[in-house]
Amino acid sequence: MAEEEVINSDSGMREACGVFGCIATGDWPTQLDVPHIICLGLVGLQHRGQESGGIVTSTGTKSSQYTQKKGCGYINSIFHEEDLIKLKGNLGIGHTRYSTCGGSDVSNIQPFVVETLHGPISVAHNGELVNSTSIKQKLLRHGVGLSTGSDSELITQLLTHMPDCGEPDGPNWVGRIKAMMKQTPTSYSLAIMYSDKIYAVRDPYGNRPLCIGKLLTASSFAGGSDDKVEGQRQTDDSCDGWVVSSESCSFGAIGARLYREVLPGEIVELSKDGIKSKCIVDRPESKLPAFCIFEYVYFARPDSVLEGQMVYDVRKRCGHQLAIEAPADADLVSTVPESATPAAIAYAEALGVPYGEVLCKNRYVGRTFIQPSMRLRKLGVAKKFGLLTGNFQNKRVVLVDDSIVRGNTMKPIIQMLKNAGAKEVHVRVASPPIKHPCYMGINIPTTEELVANRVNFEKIANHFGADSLQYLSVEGLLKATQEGVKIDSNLPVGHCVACLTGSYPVSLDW
Ligand SMILES: O=P(O)(O)OC[C@H]1O[C@H](OP(=O)(O)OP(=O)(O)O)[C@H](O)[C@@H]1O
Ligand SMILES: NC(=O)CC[C@H](N)C(=O)O
Repeated sequence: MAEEEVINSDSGMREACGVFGCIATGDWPTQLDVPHIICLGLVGLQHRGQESGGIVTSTGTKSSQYTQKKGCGYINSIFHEEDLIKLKGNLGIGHTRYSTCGGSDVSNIQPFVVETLHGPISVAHNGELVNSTSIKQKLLRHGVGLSTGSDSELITQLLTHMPDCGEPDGPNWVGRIKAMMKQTPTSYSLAIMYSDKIYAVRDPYGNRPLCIGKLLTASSFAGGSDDKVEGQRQTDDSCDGWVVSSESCSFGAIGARLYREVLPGEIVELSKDGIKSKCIVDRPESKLPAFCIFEYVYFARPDSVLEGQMVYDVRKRCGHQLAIEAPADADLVSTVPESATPAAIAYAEALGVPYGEVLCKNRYVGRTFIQPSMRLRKLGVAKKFGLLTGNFQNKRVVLVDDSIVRGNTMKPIIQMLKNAGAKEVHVRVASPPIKHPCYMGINIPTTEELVANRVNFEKIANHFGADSLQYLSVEGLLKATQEGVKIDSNLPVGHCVACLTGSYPVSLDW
């Protein structure tokens, strides 16, 4: 591939979307500022999607119209004070998007809202349906008209169908959600709003994260009790409401505490009276969960808790394991900020080599950046990183990155460091080579575009201009991830490593 084409392409991975929902407890109309909470929750999930966002709220009566606002860009640029005032409601859901299925059009912005036999529903989706083509055909054959290119619309439309068991006693939303889940195995974490309830749903493989938080009253988050009560419907006075979020990192800013993660296949109902686990849809026998390993490597924020463990801790263990598998003789260990930083710190600690920063990241450049002209495209990395030259001149540097996808980032960084006086640059990657596309919610490009497939493996260090380059093994990554998992010991543990091994959790039959 020509140099120009490589630099021109986008930076490889796109983040998964973020979904968020909030429902007030106590008397309605609530005093709780539901739209502000959702907005702040989405800002906390901004690292998962920087393309567009939306919020839909409701007063929670069957006949009530939903109020919504959607737009392109970052959450803070879409929602202003006057929008949030108009969004007043007792419950609502929100979304921040990075497209994986369907273009970056305004029509694909979530949450979706459709009218059903029982009134409007709204859906926010993180993930990507592995069988979206066949679901789309099925819906079209049934005469369902589609107005977007998004797989999230397919989920929304599937939910408008009455389940086979019928609805003799009125709307059967759990039946409808279960019927939808039977038709598509993965990948989805959803917030679904209907009437006075929100349903938090995770696909049976648990491919994308989803968790529930408890909104604490002002007196209890000022140091009150963390009265964790498991069980069926659950109410208590120390709680202003409930939230559902892709990641727990969004909870601190809204005075919420992580209550628990939604289990793979689980449907949890959030209402003004509390939360209730409605059912768990099983995977086919013998199949393990397939939680995306790249949530740990790159996507999730380090202060989020996934499978009972802090993402930061997993990244540190990856760095430690990397030091065991691929030590290097050097004067300084450093990071390609930001996702790689915990791994770099642990790598340095394990080898007893000083850790220091060599790159200063411009915090106003997003995780992926769009270059509007050839000149700026070529300056892509320079636009993102400044050099802390005094820290590395005449030194042998180990540069730790969390992942290499197309290799756009690494090559110019090494060049910059060497031009500025680094004696040697050794690259260590805290994940294995990415060799296979992802069809489950991460926009990892085609096989041919991945640098691990384009360049002869023996010569990859040379390709980047590095003095050496080594990756963490798949076994090492799984060990570092799984040894800290803290979930119910009766539940199986399993991670999707399809982008590393080509072994997908479900057969790809399209
Ligand atoms: O091989 P490539 O195709 O260049 O992609 C890999 C790079 O992209 C990511 O950084 P990003 O700036 O997106 O996020 P971060 O700030 O969280 O590290 C990742 O951490 C790697 O540095
Ligand atoms: N990254 C995501 O989770 C995107 C959700 C959905 N597939 C979309 O493209 O809108």
